[in-house]
Amino acid sequence: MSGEFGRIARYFAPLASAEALGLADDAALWTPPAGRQAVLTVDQMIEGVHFLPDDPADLVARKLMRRNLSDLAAMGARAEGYLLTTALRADTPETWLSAFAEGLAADQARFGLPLWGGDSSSTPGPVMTSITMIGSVEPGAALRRGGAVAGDALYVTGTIGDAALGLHAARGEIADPTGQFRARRLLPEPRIGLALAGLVHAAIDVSDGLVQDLGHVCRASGCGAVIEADRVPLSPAARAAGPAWRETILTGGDDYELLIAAPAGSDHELRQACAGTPLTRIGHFVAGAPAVTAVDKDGRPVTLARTGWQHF
Ligand SMILES: Nc1ncnc2c1ncn2[C@@H]1O[C@H](COP(=O)(O)OP(=O)(O)OP(=O)(O)O)[C@@H](O)[C@H]1O
Ligand SMILES: Cc1ncc(C[n+]2csc(CCOP(=O)(O)O)c2C)c(N)n1
Ligand SMILES: [Mg+2]
Ligand SMILES: [Mg+2]
Ligand SMILES: [Mg+2]
Repeated sequence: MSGEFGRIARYFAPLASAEALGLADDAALWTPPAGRQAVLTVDQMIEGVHFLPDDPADLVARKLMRRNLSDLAAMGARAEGYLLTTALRADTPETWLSAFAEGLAADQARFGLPLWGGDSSSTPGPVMTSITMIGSVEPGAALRRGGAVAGDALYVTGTIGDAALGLHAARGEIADPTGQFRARRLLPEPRIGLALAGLVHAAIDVSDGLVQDLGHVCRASGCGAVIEADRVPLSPAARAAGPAWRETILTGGDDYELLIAAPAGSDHELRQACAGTPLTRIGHFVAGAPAVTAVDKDGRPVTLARTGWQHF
């Protein structure tokens, strides 16, 4: 069978679990794990906006999957399954779809979650795809953006800036001799599975830019934050890029690291909870207006012309 339903049967049915009813009914049937609260999130990948036309399709799929996993990680939730939409052009080669499905299969195996359903459509314009991810959490254990208080320490996982530098590398604006920037742009590493419940006051994942996403935590929490810019963890390649790229690093986004507000004095416990995941203290929360300020190592303000990514 070819056409829309042939593509569903060939590429998506092998990814589906029993909840998907063979991808042959009107909706999926899922029984939530007893006593757990459902956590729902959705993100899109649009050609020209979230990925470049020549990006490998398997990595487009995996980045889409991981952007959703990152939002579940930011909520302290475990992924259970996902719904997928695709809008392809009539001239999108079948090899694009087969590679896309291979990427989904690879990350389904890596993260242990099934496809539950979706929708296939066409577009006269850029390729568009989205995932709605369903997760679960112990009731009351979800991490929220709104719990930071003045005096809390501010932490970030991993390193910041490589993916944004990867976009500039793709445009030929910065060298990428090790391929580190390209790799981080194409394939983020969601910080799933950290045992943060009961330990941290607030969390968010960094998708739009460190400064902007920290601003969301500040507004939700009703306090300010200070970033010690020189403490922000950088890969060796990003460090080598030099100070001219500092604003891009702090505001470029696509990092999919976690920003965490934790009580001062919980450092040891927090590091134990994050065993194996790099964690750096980069600042603290302060009383007052929900403003984010960045300072250098002498305490002088670092001025930034923007805070992060916004769609027009
Ligand atoms: N079109 C929309 N309809 C309903 N709610 C929306 C819409 N767009 C965003 N939201 C809601 O607004 C909030 C912020 O969304 P946003 O997409 O910025 O978060 P995010 O997924 O963490 O970030 P990113 O999209 O950069 O990964 C979320 O609670 C989200 O559910
Ligand atoms: C081709 C191309 N141009 C720009 C970017 C950067 N970018 C696009 S959307 C976004 C924020 C998160 O998205 P959203 O808020 O829509 O979930 C970022 C950092 C990219 N990845 N690819
Ligand atoms: Mg998101
Ligand atoms: Mg979003
Ligand atoms: Mg998020």
